[in-house]
Amino acid sequence: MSQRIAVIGAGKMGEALLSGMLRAGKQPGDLMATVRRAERAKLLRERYGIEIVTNAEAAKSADTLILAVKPQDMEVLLDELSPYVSANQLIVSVAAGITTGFIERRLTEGVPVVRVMSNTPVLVDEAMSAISPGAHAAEEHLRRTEEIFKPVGKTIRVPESQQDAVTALSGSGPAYFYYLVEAMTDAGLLLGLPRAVAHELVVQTAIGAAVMMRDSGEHPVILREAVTSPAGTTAVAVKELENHSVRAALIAALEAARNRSRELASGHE
Ligand SMILES: NC(=O)C1=CN([C@@H]2O[C@H](COP(=O)(O)OP(=O)(O)OC[C@H]3O[C@@H](n4cnc5c(N)ncnc54)[C@H](O)[C@@H]3O)[C@@H](O)[C@H]2O)C=CC1
Ligand SMILES: O=C(O)[C@@H]1CCC=N1
Repeated sequence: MSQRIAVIGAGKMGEALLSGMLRAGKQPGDLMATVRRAERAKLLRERYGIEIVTNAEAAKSADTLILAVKPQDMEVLLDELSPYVSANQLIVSVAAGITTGFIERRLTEGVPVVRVMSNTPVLVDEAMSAISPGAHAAEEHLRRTEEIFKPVGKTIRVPESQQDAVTALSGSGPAYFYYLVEAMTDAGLLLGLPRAVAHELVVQTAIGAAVMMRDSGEHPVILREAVTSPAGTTAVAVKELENHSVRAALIAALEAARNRSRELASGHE
């Protein structure tokens, strides 16, 4: 019998993981999910053919529980799960800020817990997922976690002390790129381009730049230099970005996100 995996709190992130596991070859019978609302249960059942169960049922029968509720809902959820969870199950948490220690303290002694920070490109198999073991997680548990996340993108192992920085960088990261696309599209409009044209230009440029960064292995400075002609258009544009402290703004934004991730944890201790 193959390992059964339950997604506890199948919202945006949980659903993305369910669909990724199905695309990667898991059978609907290997998966189950829990949700709060009946309409959501119906939708997930119809869309994926998986069983929607209660949290207690999932905790009793699944080998791996993926906790995908908001950090603020984690404490109540763990109280609900703890009577049923045993040390031969694996708990994988994708919640921002919540430490493995926080989870371990609320469950039976010895339960292996793995913390993962992934991101929404899980939906297109291009996620970046950073994985950290808790006190009782062994190599086998990290491998089982990687089996879930590798088919939907890249995985990396990091010490848990780095997870707040990871959350700021790659967890929230897609939002910064979307923000940039939004701002560039608006700028295109200001320059007189129709919105649809500006949008298409910006999105394809983002894809082209991203693929070049991934496939060439070149440092971004080298790639930027190749675009920047002497006394040309790019040089004056980058000068304006520097004048407006865009680099400093990014550092401040990431520091704020890292600090918020820390707060999400401490708010629960
Ligand atoms: N959205 C994102 O880009 C990322 C989110 N995360 C983390 O993933 C987690 C989920 O985030 P989203 O999917 O965006 O939130 P969401 O609100 O879409 O999903 C959470 C789901 O959990 C359900 N839920 C809450 N308490 C429950 C309970 N006791 N039993 C069963 N279901 C319950 C809610 O009804 C909701 O459907 C968060 O902890 C977040 O920090 C991590 C990386 C990226
Ligand atoms: O904004 C958040 O708190 C979550 C965690 C990383 C991305 N989204």
